[in-house]
Amino acid sequence: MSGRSANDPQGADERQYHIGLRPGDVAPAILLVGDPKRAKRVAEGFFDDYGDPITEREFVTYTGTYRGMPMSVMGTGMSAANTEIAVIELCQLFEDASSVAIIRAGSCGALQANIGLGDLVITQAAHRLEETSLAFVTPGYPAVAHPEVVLALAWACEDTGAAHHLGITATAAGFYGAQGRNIPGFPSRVPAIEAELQRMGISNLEMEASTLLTLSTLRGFRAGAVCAVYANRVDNTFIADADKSAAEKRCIQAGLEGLLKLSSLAHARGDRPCWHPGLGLV
Ligand SMILES: O=P(O)(O)O[C@H]1O[C@H](CO)[C@@H](O)[C@H]1O
Ligand SMILES: O=c1cc[nH]c(=O)[nH]1
Repeated sequence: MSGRSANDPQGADERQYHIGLRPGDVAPAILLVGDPKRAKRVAEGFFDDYGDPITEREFVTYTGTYRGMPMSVMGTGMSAANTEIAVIELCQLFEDASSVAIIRAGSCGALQANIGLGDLVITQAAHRLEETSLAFVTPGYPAVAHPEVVLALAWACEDTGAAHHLGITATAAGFYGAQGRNIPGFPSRVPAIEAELQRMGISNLEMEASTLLTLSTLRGFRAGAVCAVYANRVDNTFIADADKSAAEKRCIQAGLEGLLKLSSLAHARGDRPCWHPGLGLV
């Protein structure tokens, strides 16, 4: 007998079962990335300093500081299912969820002709095409980014000179069939999804944002997403390997700067429900 609960199988030392972290291991400002190697690139290329990574299964977490502010970056692997585990277990590490801010810095496919390869898309809200969030909320429930996170990310993109767009993101349950891609031998059952999402004015497609945003509203932490455009589905183009690293760097920078700016908005807001321009900045 291990003494663990089947419902919540964290260890006696409060180490979370899948992500391998204990309270105190992470900062409340967290960047979530799909690619575990991107997490390493964030720590090595952007943090002032950081400790040894904590790795469990495909989840890898680095904690350090970015421009003096304590931050963590976690590579979650791909998918809504992985995101659900990462977010729920991360939240278990904090008594006060309102102190937590999570920004996803990912990659995506653009659905509109004016969104170029390498541009950034800031998610205002997400269309829940994945199934994971259905285990928590009804189908019509909105997956919305926190307004301060949207502002902070737009501000960060302005400051860093990154071409960016604000829009609605569609979060799919997979990369191929679920995003209407047709690979020989694997015809998508929903090949019209791309045209339908375009017609609805949706900006981009990826695989994690709506899960993060749904869970953030349920639990009461601030969250948002910014993604670099790797594919454009309108003209069927994919970013060149030579341009991918720069696009990823712009996205990471926007996410990290966004977390910094979010903290100054929160400081100026104090106990009020939301920052507004009359509050100025600290
Ligand atoms: O680059 P990341 O963050 O993994 O995000 C996108 O890339 C993966 C698909 O290639 C999916 O996880 C999708 O959401
Ligand atoms: O088209 C794309 C590109 C990156 N990530 C996705 O999920 N879709």
